[in-house]
Amino acid sequence: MTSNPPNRPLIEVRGLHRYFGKTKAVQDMSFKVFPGEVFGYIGPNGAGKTTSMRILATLDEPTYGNAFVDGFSVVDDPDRVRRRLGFMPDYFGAYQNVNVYEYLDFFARSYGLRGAQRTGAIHYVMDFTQLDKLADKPIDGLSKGMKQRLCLGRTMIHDPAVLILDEPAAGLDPRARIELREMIALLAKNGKAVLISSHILTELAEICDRVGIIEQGKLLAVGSVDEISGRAETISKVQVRVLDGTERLITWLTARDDIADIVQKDRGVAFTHEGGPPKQAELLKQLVQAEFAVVDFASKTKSLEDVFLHVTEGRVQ
Ligand SMILES: Nc1ncnc2c1ncn2[C@@H]1O[C@H](COP(=O)(O)OP(=O)(O)OP(=O)(O)O)[C@@H](O)[C@H]1O
Repeated sequence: MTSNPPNRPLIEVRGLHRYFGKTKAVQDMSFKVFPGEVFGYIGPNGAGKTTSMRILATLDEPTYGNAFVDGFSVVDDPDRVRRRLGFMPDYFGAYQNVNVYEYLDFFARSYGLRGAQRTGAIHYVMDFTQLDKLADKPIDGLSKGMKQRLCLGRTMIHDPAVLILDEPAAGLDPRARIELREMIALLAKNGKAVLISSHILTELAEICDRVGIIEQGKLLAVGSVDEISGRAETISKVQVRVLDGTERLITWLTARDDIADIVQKDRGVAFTHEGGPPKQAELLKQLVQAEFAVVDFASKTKSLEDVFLHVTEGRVQ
């Protein structure tokens, strides 16, 4: 558990920039993550997720700007940051002739844990990640899901207040993903601040309190999934089927300013409509008043994928 008051961020990224030659991998990024919060980083390949996470983990330095972990600067105070932060990279190195216990013991020693404190930490982590029955198993014989658990275990061995997890669910089967989600939720419940990246958007929707949509090194939107969806929800996909008079319906829809992209589809008419649910209710009322025999009126709420495409317009660096 962290002693940080809830209104003080455990992660604060302030005007962060990182350039590699002409490539602006991170551009003026700012956000905060509070104790007990899971913040999701959504972005396509090359968006700048790993670069900014590596800066937070003190593995790289910003070109301009700063980032703070539990109030300590990654630039000026990297040692204090490292003690408060666990970083799970998006790869698992090859380790031969090392078993689960030895692997965790190695990282516990690296963090300076001694004696009963070290064995206590290893057993706590093995219990949390349910690896206790596999203590003697060589790690190169573990499944992908088990390796991810072990990697998470290693990340939390020194009980950091902040966890930075780069694509932790990549390559996991659905069951392993659910288990990972449960572990992350539990870490947040224990007061940790968790920053997690993914380009599998639906995966983050359920687990994150807030998400940041990142693209070409810039944070384009930050908020809860509902807030960001709400912002993009001003244009909806609607499909209408009438008993007869499809041609008249198309003419009627074409005359309106708030409707576009009209296509005849599955014996009905599909189009995009400006406005959220109240405007769609009004549209349905007007259709009935115009004496269309409406047998089907379906509007599709945007999925997180739609929201993402809407916000980023699919630009990739
Ligand atoms: N060490 C480096 N040298 C040069 N360019 C780099 C370096 N590291 C990252 N980049 C570039 O910075 C940009 C951001 O890369 P980054 O790895 O942060 O993206 P990402 O969002 O993590 O992508 P992915 O989902 O593919 O891991 C890319 O254009 C990448 O090629």
